[in-house]
Amino acid sequence: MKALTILAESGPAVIHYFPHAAASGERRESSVYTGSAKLGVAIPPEATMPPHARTGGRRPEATPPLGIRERLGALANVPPFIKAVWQTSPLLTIENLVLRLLRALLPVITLFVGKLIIDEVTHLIAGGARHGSASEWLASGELDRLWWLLALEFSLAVVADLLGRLVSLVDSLLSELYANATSVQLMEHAASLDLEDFEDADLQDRLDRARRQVAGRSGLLSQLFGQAQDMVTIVSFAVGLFVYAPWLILLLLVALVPAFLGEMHFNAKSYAVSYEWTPERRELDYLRMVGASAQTAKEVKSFGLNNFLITRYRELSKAMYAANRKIAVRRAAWGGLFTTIGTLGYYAAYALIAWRTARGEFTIGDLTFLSASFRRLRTLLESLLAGFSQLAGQALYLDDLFSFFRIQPEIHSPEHPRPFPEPILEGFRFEGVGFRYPGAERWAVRDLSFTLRAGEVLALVGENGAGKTTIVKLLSRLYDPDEGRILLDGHPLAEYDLEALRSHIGVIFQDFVRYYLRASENIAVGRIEARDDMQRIEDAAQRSLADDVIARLPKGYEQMLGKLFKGGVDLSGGEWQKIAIARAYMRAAPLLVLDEPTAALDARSEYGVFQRFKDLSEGKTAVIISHRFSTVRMADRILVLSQGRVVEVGSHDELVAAGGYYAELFELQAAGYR
Ligand SMILES: Nc1ncnc2c1ncn2[C@@H]1O[C@H](COP(=O)(O)OP(=O)(O)OP(=O)(O)O)[C@@H](O)[C@H]1O
Repeated sequence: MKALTILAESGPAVIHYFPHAAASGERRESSVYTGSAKLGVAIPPEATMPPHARTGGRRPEATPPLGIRERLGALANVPPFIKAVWQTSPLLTIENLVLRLLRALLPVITLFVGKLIIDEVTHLIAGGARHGSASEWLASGELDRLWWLLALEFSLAVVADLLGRLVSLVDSLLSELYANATSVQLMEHAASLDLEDFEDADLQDRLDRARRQVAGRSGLLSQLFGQAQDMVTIVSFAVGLFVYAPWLILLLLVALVPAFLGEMHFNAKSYAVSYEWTPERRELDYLRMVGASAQTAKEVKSFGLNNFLITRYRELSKAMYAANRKIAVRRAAWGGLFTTIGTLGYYAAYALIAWRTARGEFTIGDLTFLSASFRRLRTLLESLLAGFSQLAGQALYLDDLFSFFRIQPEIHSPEHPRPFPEPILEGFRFEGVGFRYPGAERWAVRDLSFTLRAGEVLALVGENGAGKTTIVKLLSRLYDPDEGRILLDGHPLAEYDLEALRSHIGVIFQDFVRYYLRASENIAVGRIEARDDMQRIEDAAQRSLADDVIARLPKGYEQMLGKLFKGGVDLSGGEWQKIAIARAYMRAAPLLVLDEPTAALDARSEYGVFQRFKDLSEGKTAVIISHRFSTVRMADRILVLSQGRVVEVGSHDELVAAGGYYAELFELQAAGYR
């Protein structure tokens, strides 16, 4: 029984919320996450954009839209979905629909031919014609019609099989193309968002659901098209049934409606739990990643963290399992009841048809046609209704994807940007700049007023958390200040084109990325457009002292770095750092920023790197962040920060002579070496 199958499917499906399962399967989301949903919160999709603490209302809210109207409302996502599928490949979409239409009409035709065959056989029996042998009978021509009908049914069966295979083929091709196109779109959109967005937990949850939607969507596509196909088949059966016995249709609906409502209800619950448990699911992902990945293995082993991680995973997953199990059991119980009602409806109809056949109102062929039509209709309608409610569930997930696409970055270029000054004449001026990270109470920097003069090397010094990196992020407009302004050559940074600004700044952050790419590509990321310019890459490597590191690699510049891919070679912390510094030279920007670039370098390398940096940044503006005074003292000027504010400015000698905060820090470090 189909209903039973569908409902029983929800049993094993409860495990699908685990990310590894969800990533690969079809129709996952609709039957995942069953559990203790906090139901009854009805929020239309457009209302899922509550005011955000800082940004005035662009953030989607973390409350699931659960009312029936919202669930049906989520179906509004289906047309844009179809449009997107169409845009992926109009040809495959048309092929899919045409093949499905043909496939949809075959069942009723086949069944009708079956009825004709039975009627013909009964007719032959009733005619009483008996011939001695099969050949005589064949020759008599009495069996001609029967043969033709059998041949027709055989052809229909062959065509149905072939069409079924073609439909699956086109489905899988289209799904893959669509999943690829949407993944690209997801990456493109994620790239356009503000850094702030990635630090927001709600946004990360949404991104997580959107990513899952991309993985699970292929199921949605065949489901949606399959629904359309089923619908056509249903209409064709219903017409046949209606012609013979309209009252059967009524009986059918009575048997089906409860099952449909039940499915709708439980699908919504599943979605609610899936929605609510997104943070925990991400935590599970994270725990599994930390507990079983090459990057963390070293530390996890030496700290003996395995048990801690496993216990935490177990507890969390157990809680989710319990929530899922509860709903799955209820779903199965109610599903059992609804299926029984459906079966009852079927046998009532069967009895009626049999009775009328016995009275001579229907032929035996009619009896088989009607009872089979009724049974097929019931199965199809059940799957259609269940599918429809699953579709509504899927559409809710689709909402995550589309609403993720609706998030707009706040930091963007002006409509008519000012040309970037080449060369920079005055420099960058901070005027009373204050900034608080989203959701943070404390100001990361405040009342900052200073100038980064064109052509100077400025060092930023201060204890951990003093605000040094934040200044760099503000300079490259990864964030905009909450107070005050930053001017470049007298004009606010926001008046310049964002791309132009960032391409004129070369920042190497302390937590730079170790790309699992080739050595040459690891340097080329500094100016990715020039990745084929080997001369430029080699020059950059030579300047940052990375050339020695690369020379020792078995495949030189072609060497894959990191251990993620076969044949990859890992580097030491300092070696990675030299590669990262080469990116700054590769970038060749008028403003270079090195955020603690030498922390992992040995003393000789550090000296070498900085001598070169000083020479090579001649005529360029540079910012160096470092805790090592041997590095800092090479700067033209030093900005000393404490708790987000500038406390001193001057050259090394001036600051030491002043005997203030800098002199104190310097003395502390110097004492450490004595
Ligand atoms: N993404 C963030 N979200 C919230 N707060 C942050 C974030 N990044 C930094 N902060 C906070 O802002 C303040 C300044 O941080 P910043 O990274 O600028 O310090 P720093 O001087 O570079 O420190 P360090 O020497 O440790 O690198 C700190 O209090 C820090 O906790």
